[in-house]
Amino acid sequence: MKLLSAAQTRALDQATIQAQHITSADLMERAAGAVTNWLLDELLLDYDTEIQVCCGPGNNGGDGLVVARQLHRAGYPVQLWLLPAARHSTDFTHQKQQLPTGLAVRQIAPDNLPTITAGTVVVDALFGTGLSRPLEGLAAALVRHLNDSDATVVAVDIPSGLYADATQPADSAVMRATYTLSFELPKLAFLLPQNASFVGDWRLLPIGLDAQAIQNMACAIHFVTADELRGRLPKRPKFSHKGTFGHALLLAGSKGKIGAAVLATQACLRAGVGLMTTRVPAVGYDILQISAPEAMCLADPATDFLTELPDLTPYAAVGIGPGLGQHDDTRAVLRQLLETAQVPLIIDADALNLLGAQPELQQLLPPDSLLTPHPKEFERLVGEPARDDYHRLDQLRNFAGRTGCYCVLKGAYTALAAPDGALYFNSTGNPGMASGGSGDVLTGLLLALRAHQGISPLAAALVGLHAHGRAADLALPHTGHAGLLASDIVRFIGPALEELMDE
Ligand SMILES: NC(=O)C1=CN([C@@H]2O[C@H](COP(=O)(O)OP(=O)(O)OC[C@H]3O[C@@H](n4cnc5c(N)ncnc54)[C@H](OP(=O)(O)O)[C@@H]3O)[C@@H](O)[C@H]2O)[C@@H](O)CC1
Ligand SMILES: Nc1ncnc2c1ncn2[C@@H]1O[C@H](COP(=O)(O)OP(=O)(O)O)[C@@H](O)[C@H]1O
Ligand SMILES: [K+]
Repeated sequence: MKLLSAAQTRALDQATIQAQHITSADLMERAAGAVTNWLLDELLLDYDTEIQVCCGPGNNGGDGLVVARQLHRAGYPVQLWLLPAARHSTDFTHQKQQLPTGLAVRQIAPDNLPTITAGTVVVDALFGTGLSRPLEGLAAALVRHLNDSDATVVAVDIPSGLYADATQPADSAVMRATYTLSFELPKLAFLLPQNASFVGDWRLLPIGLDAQAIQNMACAIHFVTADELRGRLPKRPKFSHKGTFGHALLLAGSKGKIGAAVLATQACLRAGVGLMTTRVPAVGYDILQISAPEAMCLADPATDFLTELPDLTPYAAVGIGPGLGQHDDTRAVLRQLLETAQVPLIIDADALNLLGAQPELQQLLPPDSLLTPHPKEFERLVGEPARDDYHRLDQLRNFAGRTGCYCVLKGAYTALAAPDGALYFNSTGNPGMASGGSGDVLTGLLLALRAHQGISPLAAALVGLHAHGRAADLALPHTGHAGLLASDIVRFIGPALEELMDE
């Protein structure tokens, strides 16, 4: 799915109206109808629920007017509130004229704000994608009034006051929605941790926006769904053998962190690699052989950390990082790997920290390498804290462009920046993954996919990120959020990948 800017959303609106020979009022009727249906079918409004619909002066307010009309006609006790404004959109004015006479119109004023009681549902139709500046005055007072209440707030399209694709000034008033109902496509703002308390639970409501127009829209930011990935992972041919799926090498572990090497190894095996060799310091040899008997193990001459790079000739891809530690000798192994590797590299955890501590090593990164930092590792990598989540995404895209590598930013909606500037957000996963070891599993999974010759670097990264979160989602009913361990993710990698395979 494309994540369109506010201007593109307006253009799509117009393209739909032209392509489908409808009026903007028809489209508004559809949009509002989808909101009304969601309120009735998903929120399960009953006839006793007090519903306050708050409308601004533009088309977002127009949507609110139609929702109020539809709910009123269906017999629900709606109270309709309008924000005074110097100008109103044409469609707002049109919809206001369609209001049934029995539906009272109340003007919002400093001394006349909606009264919220227990169970009140507020429909926030003040401002949508046409927001042009931070809220102030009466609009800000209303939003603060509602934020201080216990109302269930359902935001139409986007919480009022929230910019769709930029950070609003600090301390500006933004609605804290319980639910946000976005038309057809999500907005970039929904995917960023800084906006979680405004956006609440977000849902997409299809309203028949023109598919061809969406396809024609130039857009470098994507929210990746299972539908878009299905078929990107080749089915295993009948006469395949272990040589078909590549031989992966993992460099991982140090004393006390051999578990990271074990988890990444198990994940790589479960992701279908043909052959797997894991290089660990000598202290990890027995542990690895026992916990991952399908993998071969190469012990380093040193006991507690890696000091030597093995011969890379047999391997189709190399992963480095989980549990590695940051010893000087290990840094020399990383340098040697970067200087000599002729195959795809996956770089994670302490290998990223070593790259952050010695930025000159970053110039050695082979193009198309895949780096998998979480935000703190990413900050160390680029050597500069981000001002906010948007700035961090800019840093991510710059890093990918500068190095020619694919760079991940792990989180609830993990982002992937490609060297060509495109940005992809993963759509799977759950907060049960927020515990040690989940990232090590991702490294192993991605390593297997990069060792596979039949998958492009981009497809490997997208399929890997998706399957990682999906495996955790499949594990969830068996474990619950608190009980979800990294090893549970490993167990469901197979089924998660199977869902994406060619028929
Ligand atoms: N595209 C789609 O898919 C569909 C879109 N639809 C709906 O249309 C919505 C977009 O509508 P929209 O463009 O009319 O903008 P909207 O958000 O109502 O605000 C504009 C008004 O607010 C004003 N204003 C702005 N900022 C302000 C501020 N801080 N403080 C005070 N005033 C401020 C601004 O005035 P001005 O900036 O000119 O002073 C203008 O009057 C979209 O979110 C969705 O709900 C559906 O109906 C159909 C499908
Ligand atoms: N709230 C969340 N929702 C979805 N995925 C999450 C969430 N928290 C963490 N994850 C995922 O779990 C993994 C954690 O990786 P990382 O921080 O490297 O952990 P570790 O180093 O302990 O293995 C990442 O892939 C991240 O996207
Ligand atoms: K809104």
